[in-house]
Amino acid sequence: MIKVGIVGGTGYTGVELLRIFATHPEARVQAVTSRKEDGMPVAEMYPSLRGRVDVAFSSPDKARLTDCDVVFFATPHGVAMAQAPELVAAGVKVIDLAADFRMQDVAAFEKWYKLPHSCTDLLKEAAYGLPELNREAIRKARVVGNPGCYPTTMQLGYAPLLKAGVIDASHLIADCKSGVSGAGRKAELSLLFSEASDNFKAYGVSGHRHSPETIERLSHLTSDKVGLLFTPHLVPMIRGMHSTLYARLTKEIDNAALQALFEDAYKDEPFVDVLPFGAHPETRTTRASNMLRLAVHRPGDGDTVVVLVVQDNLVKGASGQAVQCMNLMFGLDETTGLQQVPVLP
Ligand SMILES: NC(=O)C1=CN([C@@H]2O[C@H](COP(=O)(O)OP(=O)(O)OC[C@H]3O[C@@H](n4cnc5c(N)ncnc54)[C@H](OP(=O)(O)O)[C@@H]3O)[C@@H](O)[C@H]2O)C=CC1
Ligand SMILES: CC(=O)N[C@@H](CCC(=O)OP(=O)(O)O)C(=O)O
Repeated sequence: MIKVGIVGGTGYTGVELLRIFATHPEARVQAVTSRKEDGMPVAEMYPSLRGRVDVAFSSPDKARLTDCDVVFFATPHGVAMAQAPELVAAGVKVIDLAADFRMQDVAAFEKWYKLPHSCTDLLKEAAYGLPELNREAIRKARVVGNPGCYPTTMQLGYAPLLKAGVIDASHLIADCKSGVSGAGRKAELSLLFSEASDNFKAYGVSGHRHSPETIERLSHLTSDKVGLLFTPHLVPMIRGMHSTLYARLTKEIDNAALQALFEDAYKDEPFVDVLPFGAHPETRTTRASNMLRLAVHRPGDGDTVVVLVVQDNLVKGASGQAVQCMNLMFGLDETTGLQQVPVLP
């Protein structure tokens, strides 16, 4: 059994990790932290886990994280980089759901996250945790930087087109929507029911920290310079993310060949479902599962390709992806504990 520690177990991605580990056959959560809920049984705070999770939260200073085999950080940016060196020195693998180990460009990290990076040595060896595009590095990694939720959809949607060299990489446009759980379980005015429900708005139009992350990673897939216009929106759903990705075709390619690029790229991927050409994926077809679904369109058979991508931001966009990485790091079948069927309606 893999001994798991979770730092930040009271938040949305933390409780999602607890839910996934409740049925993971090869791993057991032995420590889960909360600064405020020291001693509180997890199942008391989250009755959905009654009878399935029997640990209690403990304050981070009491949790014996160095006794774990792997520690997940489901915490704000900056927490993992402060604790990772001690854990790695003790032989513990680290998976950070925040951004501390995502970007190799330290200056860009410091600019966008407004934090000095205190752990650049480990950052250099960290693997970016998107298995479909970085599987071999994840298998060998001691530290994984799990991707942001929007960047997962943008990378998996654009990757087949960039690798095939059929689009203008310098002018990608990503119009993305997230459910409110994407902002975490914090008390904030804009996240109140009466503010976020029956409402729909864009944010971060002039710049969002997921742009530099996505551009850095997409640049590994093409020798062309990548340019990205990314606009996130908050939609009145709890879970779910829908990204509409646009790109200008630069090569003659028919629709069947376009579709084949995606089917070939993802034919062996357990968590990427390529729908028939022209389909309209719905967020609810991924809810509470690690599945990402996408569909390719070409309006009017013109020179713009549109890729629609949906996922559950808390699962493939965060905790499920992190467990997928853990499975790889420990030599397990990648799908272990991640076979949940989406909940519909
Ligand atoms: N929500 C989403 O869809 C996604 C989130 N992420 C990233 O995952 C991380 C967690 O997100 P999410 O679960 O939504 O966040 P939440 O705000 O819901 O939870 C944050 C958790 O971190 C704990 N925490 C806060 N500060 C500290 C600290 N200084 N030391 C230790 N623990 C701390 C809190 O627990 P307590 O106060 O009890 O100690 C809480 O359990 C974030 O970095 C987020 O950006 C990534 C992809 C998607
Ligand atoms: C709806 C919403 O607010 N979403 C968050 C993204 C969540 C996430 O994946 O971001 P990080 O891990 O990079 O913080 C946002 O736009 O800030």
